[in-house]
Amino acid sequence: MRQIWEHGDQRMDRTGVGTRSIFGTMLRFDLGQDRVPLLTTKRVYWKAAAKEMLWFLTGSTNIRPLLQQGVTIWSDWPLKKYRQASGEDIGQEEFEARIVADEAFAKNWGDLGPVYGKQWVDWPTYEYGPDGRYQRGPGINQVAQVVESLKNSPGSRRHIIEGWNVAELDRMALPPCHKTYQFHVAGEGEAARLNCMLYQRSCDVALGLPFNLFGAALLTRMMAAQTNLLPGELVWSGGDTHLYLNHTELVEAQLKREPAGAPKLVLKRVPPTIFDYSFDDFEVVDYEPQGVLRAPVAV
Ligand SMILES: Nc1nc(=O)c2c([nH]1)NC[C@@H]1CN(c3ccc(C(=O)N[C@@H](CCC(=O)O)C(=O)O)cc3)CN21
Ligand SMILES: O=c1ccn([C@H]2C[C@H](O)[C@@H](COP(=O)(O)O)O2)c(=O)[nH]1
Repeated sequence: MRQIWEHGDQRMDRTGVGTRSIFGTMLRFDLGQDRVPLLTTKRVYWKAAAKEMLWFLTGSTNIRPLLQQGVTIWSDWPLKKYRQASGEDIGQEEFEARIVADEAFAKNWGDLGPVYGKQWVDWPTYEYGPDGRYQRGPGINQVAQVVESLKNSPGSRRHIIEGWNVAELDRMALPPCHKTYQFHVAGEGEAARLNCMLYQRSCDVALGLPFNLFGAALLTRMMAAQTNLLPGELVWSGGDTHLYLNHTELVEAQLKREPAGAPKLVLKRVPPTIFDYSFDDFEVVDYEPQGVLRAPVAV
């Protein structure tokens, strides 16, 4: 954060807010002994990040299941679209309440397009006929495939979950930020460990990164549990790694704080597949962060 704030390149960005940005960054975290990269210099709503990760795994791209669990981090985009289309000056809470109450309304207005969940578990395929015409084929479940490849060929260099479906970017509310997850098995037998590298093309360090790190750690832990591997290292790499100019207060407050403590993430159960986890399977212990710091989301 300090590096970006003091040395970043200041520029205007898509949202009109403006950022300071650096390019090509890396963070490494040891996930052994239940360690988890959860910021202690502000309270992070890890529960929302966990619910978001489980939502990706269901393949859903509608904000309704998130809102039913009180998670509002994806509301801004559908809300903006609805306001523009309807001309109605509806407030965020009222919009969210309508999505929850009215299934048909949610179907029309709560969908984000083929974002993460869709690409992860149902990447579209096409089957070509002899006449050159094509029709939809069965979707590809990348997550299930990586679980299988980790079990069957741990040494493979192809354990990848990819969100960047070039052909569908224009239908997504937001093209994926945490776009590529690659897994790697190190060591052998009882001591074999699962490493994960996440490449994030664009990163809102104040709001997005704390969620993305926790989410990636959680995904790695679920993957490791499902493949009988010990949690290894999480390597996070960032493309455009930025701070929004209207996050000044948060940044300055956070830079004055000292990190302290060692939170742990406990997975309480190993369900039959990676798609059978529920929120109650996760517990964070020894988390005593400093106070909440709020900042506006750039839409
Ligand atoms: N500009 C921007 N930054 C992001 O981090 C981001 C996007 N856009 N668009 C898509 C998703 C949504 N994500 C978000 C959106 C909002 C918060 C947020 O407001 N967090 C607050 C409160 C969280 C809560 O109340 O649950 C925080 O203090 O962390 C976090 C991540 C991450 N992504
Ligand atoms: O998981 C996420 C999702 C989004 N972000 C941030 C990164 C950028 O600030 C915006 C996306 O804008 P683009 O113009 O598409 O890059 O959202 C994040 O950090 N983490």
